[in-house]
Amino acid sequence: MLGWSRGYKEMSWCPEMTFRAMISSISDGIYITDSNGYCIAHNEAFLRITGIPINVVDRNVSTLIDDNLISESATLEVIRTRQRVSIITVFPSGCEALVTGNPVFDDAGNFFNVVCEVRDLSELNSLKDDLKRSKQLNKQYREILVSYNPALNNDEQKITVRDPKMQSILDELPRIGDSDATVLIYGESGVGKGLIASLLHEHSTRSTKGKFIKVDCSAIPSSLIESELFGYEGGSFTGALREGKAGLLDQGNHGTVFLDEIGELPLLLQVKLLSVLQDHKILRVGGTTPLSMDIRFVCATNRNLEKMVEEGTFRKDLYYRLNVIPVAIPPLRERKDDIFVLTISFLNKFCQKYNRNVSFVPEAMDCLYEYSWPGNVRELENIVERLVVLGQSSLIKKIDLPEKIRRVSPTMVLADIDILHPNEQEIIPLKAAVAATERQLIVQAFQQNDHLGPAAQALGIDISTLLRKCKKLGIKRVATSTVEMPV
Ligand SMILES: Nc1ncnc2c1ncn2[C@@H]1O[C@H](COP(=O)(O)OP(=O)(O)OP(=O)(O)O)[C@@H](O)[C@H]1O
Repeated sequence: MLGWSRGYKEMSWCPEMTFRAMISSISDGIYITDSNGYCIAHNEAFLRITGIPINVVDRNVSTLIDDNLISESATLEVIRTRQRVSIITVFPSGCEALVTGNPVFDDAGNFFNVVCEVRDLSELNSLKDDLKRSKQLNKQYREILVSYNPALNNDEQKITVRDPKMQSILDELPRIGDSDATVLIYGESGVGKGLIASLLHEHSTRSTKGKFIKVDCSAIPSSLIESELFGYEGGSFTGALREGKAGLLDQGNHGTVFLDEIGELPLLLQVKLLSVLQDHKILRVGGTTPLSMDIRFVCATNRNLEKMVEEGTFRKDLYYRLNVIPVAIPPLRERKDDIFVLTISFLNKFCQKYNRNVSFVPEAMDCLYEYSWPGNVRELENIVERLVVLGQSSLIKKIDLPEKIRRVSPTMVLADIDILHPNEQEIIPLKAAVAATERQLIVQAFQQNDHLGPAAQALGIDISTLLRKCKKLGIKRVATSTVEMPV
């Protein structure tokens, strides 16, 4: 709605319709007064930006200050100084705006109007923030690329790391590889336990004498695991081959046997494995003569073996035998520095594989960085492969990412925490809890108060503190009656 004073409508120097169309098409707010500060016209943008809920046409600008609708006036300053004046102010809408008041003089040099332009700074500020963040990210990515060792990313070296904890594990590999001591690798599913185990083999002299054999203890039915591991003599059970069969441990002779998910090994087999570790001999199912074996065992688990020992589901003596060199691989969410280099490395791998040429825009990379990766490196690898295969254009944007990754932003993480109904077992980090509580209270204050002033008052803080907190918590724009959340 455009506001007009009757006197202004009748001016003959400019056709009213043209003038109306002109000022209503401007996206900045326009507010015009006479030389005494009485409003003679304004456009729609002025009402939208300021959020002033009353009719201001024919009202003197000083009454807006009296009614606490504005805190300061560029118009009054122009009237006082007869000069162009700029101020930055916050309106009841919550918009921070740059207001520039311009004095208008007639041909004889008489001062007769003030024309104010009101420019919403929130969009500008958010663009500035985005630009700053992009620059920071670019800098960060450039630093990572500079310090990134491409030697770790070629065909022979299948592992990509940047995180110092992972780097120190890699540094240890040659030394651990040299010894024959049993290694127990801990870590969540998909962190790279199998990969580290295979690298250990490659770093040892065993790689020249024997094979790397991977056994997934959780994937073999318990009725078959003994014959699969130890092999069997001919005719030792129904369905057995007449000539017998060598077991997986035979295949690993002089090499490395990687027992994945060792926590799933049945208790009976734990006893047999312990005797192999102690005597370096195996006895096939149905056999009577133990066979000497030269095997290096590397085991892995994502379970808490110590707890299993306490509960009696894992043998204590075997646990100590296995846990000679423990290696703990942190989950990806605890080594965020690796996310960028892994993404680039997987991107290169899958671009080559599918003959594509795609890259991530920084905003999409940012989302990958913020996501918590419950499936760890395997999940990241699968997602990058899917994006490369299904991507329609050469740029992977935020919108192309799976919903669960797209919707995670630092502010959403805070917003997701249900402070009022916390899980009994869950301890929420104090900083996140404070932020989430602040967020809830601010949203509530806006739901109950249409304007910034009363909302700030209800919260017992001043308007500038409220605006600062809105910005920090990602409560992007405060309209007169609603709070817009970040999307
Ligand atoms: N640092 C890394 N660099 C490159 N690829 C990695 C890295 N870590 C893991 N991967 C890849 O991620 C996938 C999962 O790794 P891996 O199978 O070793 O995990 P895991 O911890 O053994 O999982 P699970 O416990 O489920 O068996 C593999 O394709 C592996 O090559």
